Amino acid sequence: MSKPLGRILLVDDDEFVLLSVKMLLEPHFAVVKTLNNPERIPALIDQEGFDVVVLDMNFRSGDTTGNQGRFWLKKILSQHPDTQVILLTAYGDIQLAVDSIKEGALDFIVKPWQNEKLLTTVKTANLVSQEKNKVKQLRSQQRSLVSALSQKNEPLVGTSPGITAIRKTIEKIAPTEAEVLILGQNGTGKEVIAREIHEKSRRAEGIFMTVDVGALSENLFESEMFGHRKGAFTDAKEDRVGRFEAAAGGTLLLDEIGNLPLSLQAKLLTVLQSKKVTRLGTHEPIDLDVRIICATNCNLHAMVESGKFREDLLYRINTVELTVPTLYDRPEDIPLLAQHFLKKFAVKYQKPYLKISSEAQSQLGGYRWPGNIRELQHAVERAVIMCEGEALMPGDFGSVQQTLSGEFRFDRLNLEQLEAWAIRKVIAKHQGNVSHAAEELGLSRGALYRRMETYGI
Ligand SMILES: Nc1ncnc2c1ncn2[C@@H]1O[C@H](COP(=O)(O)OP(=O)(O)OP(=O)(O)O)[C@@H](O)[C@H]1O
Repeated sequence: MSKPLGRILLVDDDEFVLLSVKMLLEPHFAVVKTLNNPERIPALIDQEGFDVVVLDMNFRSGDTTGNQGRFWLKKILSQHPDTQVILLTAYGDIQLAVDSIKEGALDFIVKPWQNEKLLTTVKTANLVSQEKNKVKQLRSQQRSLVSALSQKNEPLVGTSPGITAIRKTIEKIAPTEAEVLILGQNGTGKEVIAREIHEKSRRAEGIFMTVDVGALSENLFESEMFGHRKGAFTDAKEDRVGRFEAAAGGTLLLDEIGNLPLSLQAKLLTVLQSKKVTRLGTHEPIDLDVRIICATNCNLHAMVESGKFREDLLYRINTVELTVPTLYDRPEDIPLLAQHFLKKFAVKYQKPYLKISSEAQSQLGGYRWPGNIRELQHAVERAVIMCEGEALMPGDFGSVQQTLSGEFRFDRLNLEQLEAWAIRKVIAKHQGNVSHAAEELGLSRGALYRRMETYGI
């Protein structure tokens, strides 16, 4: 049997009433709490969140005006308008109870109550609350999904050995549920590769969602990733579905994972290990049904050595590790990518006749591309906009053009640049395998990692 849903709060100054109603309701709901002092209602709802409050109308002995009940009813509804309130009223208070319904109470029960009637009324109120919650969650999920769906899927362009090796790895790992860590400089196409893995996986029909976890503040991280129940903290005005839940059935890319502070690394590790996530303000863990892919431009292995990244988290996320080569290390792909972007922007700017001149082509091949494919894409877009003829000329590429020739001519490189270049080349040759690269370079793994960190590789 599935666990009953519903959090019920009983408020009455009569301990006998509290005890007997609690015993009646307890088998039917997840939580039944009692309170004999109404002053504590707001704080308790803030802290724990309730679906239904069963509220006495009179608290001081001898007071039969019902004003206290109405006061607390208003207070509850002003702070938590979705909470369902049922009033407990004495026989003579019925007119008062009817007036309270106009003020927002869902129903009332006359003392002495019939157990059957009380139980049915609370069950109905709980159902109303659950349905309202569901609608809110769906709305919040819909917001995440709409933003994920509006991201376009770029094809993985490239025939260089580096990209060919990555394609082969994708074919092998996509059908599995293995955790993948994608390493590489900014703009090298880590997200494109993550999408490709998703598209080729059995989750392809599900959603692909990206979260820049490095950009989330400590406070935001938990509510954004795990979700929260209304009232879980001051700004939690309504229930919210976290990204782990919103991406259920699909793939979640945790981008910039290297920028996650150590305290949040611990929280993420707990979720990944338990494969469960608990919304803030709740105690009900939800099973994770997402494939996690992580990406970063940081050297996580070097960060582990310097104590900035948890080793246990690294080994949890890197069952398979892919290192995406820089554009500089796959010059064969530059003409293909340039053509790909030309096609895209020629349509966008209604210049379908445009070509790339051979002069521009060879200049593009000689540039260093520190911003990688993203920079190439922007350069081509600019050139398409600026071009007045039928072919893109070096002059159309603006600031890129000024450094196009010569930037990676060896006679302009100093010793450090030469060393960085050699390290990049050898790592790309060994498809990101640092041990093999270190061996070829005649360095220990540690020494190579230190140099990689120095050069931002
Ligand atoms: N192989 C590729 N084929 C076509 N377009 C690509 C390829 N790789 C990257 N791009 C394009 O280059 C841009 C940058 O790619 P992407 O966002 O995947 O890089 P990234 O490595 O995730 O960057 P960052 O580290 O800054 O998040 C995107 O517009 C993407 O569509």
